[in-house]
Amino acid sequence: MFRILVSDAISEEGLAPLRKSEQIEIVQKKVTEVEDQLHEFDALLVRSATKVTEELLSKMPNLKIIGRAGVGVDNIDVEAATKRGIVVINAPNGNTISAAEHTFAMMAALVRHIPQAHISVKSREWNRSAFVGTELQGKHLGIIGFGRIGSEVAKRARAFGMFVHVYDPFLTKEHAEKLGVSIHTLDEVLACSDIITVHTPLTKETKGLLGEKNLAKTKKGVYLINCARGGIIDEQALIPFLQNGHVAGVALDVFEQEPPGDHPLFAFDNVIFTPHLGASTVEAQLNVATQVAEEVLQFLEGKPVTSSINLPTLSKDVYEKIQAFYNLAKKMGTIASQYMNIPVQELSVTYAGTVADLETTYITRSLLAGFLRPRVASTVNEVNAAMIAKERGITYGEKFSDETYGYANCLSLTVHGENKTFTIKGTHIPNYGDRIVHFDGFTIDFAPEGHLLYIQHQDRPGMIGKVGNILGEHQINIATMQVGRQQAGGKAIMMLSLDKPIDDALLQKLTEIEDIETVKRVEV
Ligand SMILES: NC(=O)c1ccc[n+]([C@@H]2O[C@H](COP(=O)([O-])OP(=O)(O)OC[C@H]3O[C@@H](n4cnc5c(N)ncnc54)[C@H](O)[C@@H]3O)[C@@H](O)[C@H]2O)c1
Ligand SMILES: O=C(O)[C@H](O)COP(=O)(O)O
Repeated sequence: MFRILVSDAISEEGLAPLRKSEQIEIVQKKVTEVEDQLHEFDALLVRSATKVTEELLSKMPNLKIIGRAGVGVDNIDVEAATKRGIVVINAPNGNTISAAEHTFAMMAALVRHIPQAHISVKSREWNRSAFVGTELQGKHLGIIGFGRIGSEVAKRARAFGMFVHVYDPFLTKEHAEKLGVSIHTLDEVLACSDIITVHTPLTKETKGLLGEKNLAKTKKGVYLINCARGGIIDEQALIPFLQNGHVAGVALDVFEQEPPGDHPLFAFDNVIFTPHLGASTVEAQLNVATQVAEEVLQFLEGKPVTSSINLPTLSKDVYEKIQAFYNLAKKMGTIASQYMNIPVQELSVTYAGTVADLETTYITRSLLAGFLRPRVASTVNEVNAAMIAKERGITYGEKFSDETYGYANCLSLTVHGENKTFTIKGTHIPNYGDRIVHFDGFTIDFAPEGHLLYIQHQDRPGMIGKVGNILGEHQINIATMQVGRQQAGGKAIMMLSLDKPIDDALLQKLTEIEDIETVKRVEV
């Protein structure tokens, strides 16, 4: 049974996929109302109101996934979540149109003084001359941040007969041309625009982007809009520019502090506000809630998510293709880690055959997580595996090769430790399963599953019998056994799969058999 905490207002209809599952219990409460139960939740669904801080995460040791029903994740400490192996997902395009339309509504309201006129009429005034506006047609619109929302705003602006000028340092010239806009420097956009709208995420670079210095570079009489994130336009810095009339008006949907309390900008009649309504439409809320609910359900069913902030993205199609290798890689990592139970510096993964054409990043992360799991006390998974490897000084890399050793596909892992290097090779055979076909210099063929016992010995008659007798005496049943040797009478190995694990005393007893060199237990 999984418990999901939904701590912000999320569309009830959108939660339907989760409600259908008998394995899921949904609790719709604010974090503060369930302080004593936080440790029980497996998933957390939020919008922008809940602040998912490191402190909150420390109270939720069972948390596996955070779903943001919306775009911005600046209310989530993604780094802290990643360290804890918690997947963070969002709904990147579910509210794009709503946010773009809201921006446009704000633009029209701003230049035609609609909110002020509305208040005036309701106050029984009829003051037509006080609210003379300006047309949008023929005006120059500066768009800072040209992603999903910025480009939808541009489409609407062109339909209104506006000239669009874009600043986005990450937009290529080719992509901009495809979208029918030309890229400019920030200074050019600031200097030529009658109206400027920001559509970037809030980052270290964009915080205060429109502050005192850049506001001074804008045209006199400029209108400004922020429907992205509070703080991209520095609220305090606006005050002198509004007082001296340099800025003709401002529309804010978002604030540095939400709710803003008694804000100094409330004193200006030419500043209009909405309470973070960009995504507040029935359509957007249904879209974002459905997207995250479906993803969370997928994840809790043990399938990788397709749109994550802290994992490589994976479509359903790609996932289906890599799933088998993802599982094989994890098992190979786990086996290698237990077999090489010494400090290691480097893992090198080689992909050959059909697997080499797939999305290997995800497979490698799975292998890394499998390798680290027996070594670290904390949760380790695809989310934090790379971070944990780095912390432990373990580097890893991928290679590609044509050598498949006669199989359709082959994954090869080489682990470099202090004084020892170990290689394991595996293959996935459709409708048959995973096989390990090479183990530390020996050709072999075993299924990487269950309680494995690895024995390296001298190739002498009777070795199998001796091992079998001791295990039998201790009521340990051998499920399967594979043997391999380099040459007759030389070094040989046995890989046994047992019905139950063996304890340390039995391990020691096996080690004492004459001509046995190494005995290792491996749990997969
Ligand atoms: N008001 C709302 O309710 C509402 C609704 C949806 C989204 N948003 C916010 O709108 C913003 C944009 O959302 P989106 O879906 O278009 O995101 P997006 O990722 O598609 O686009 C963001 C763009 O900003 C650009 N960018 C990043 N750093 C920049 C910088 N320093 N200068 C200029 N451009 C920069 C990126 O290259 C990208 O093209 C986000 O902050 C999001 O949270 C607000
Ligand atoms: O980033 C977003 O998706 C928007 O700001 C919407 O935020 P909300 O879900 O709190 O309305």
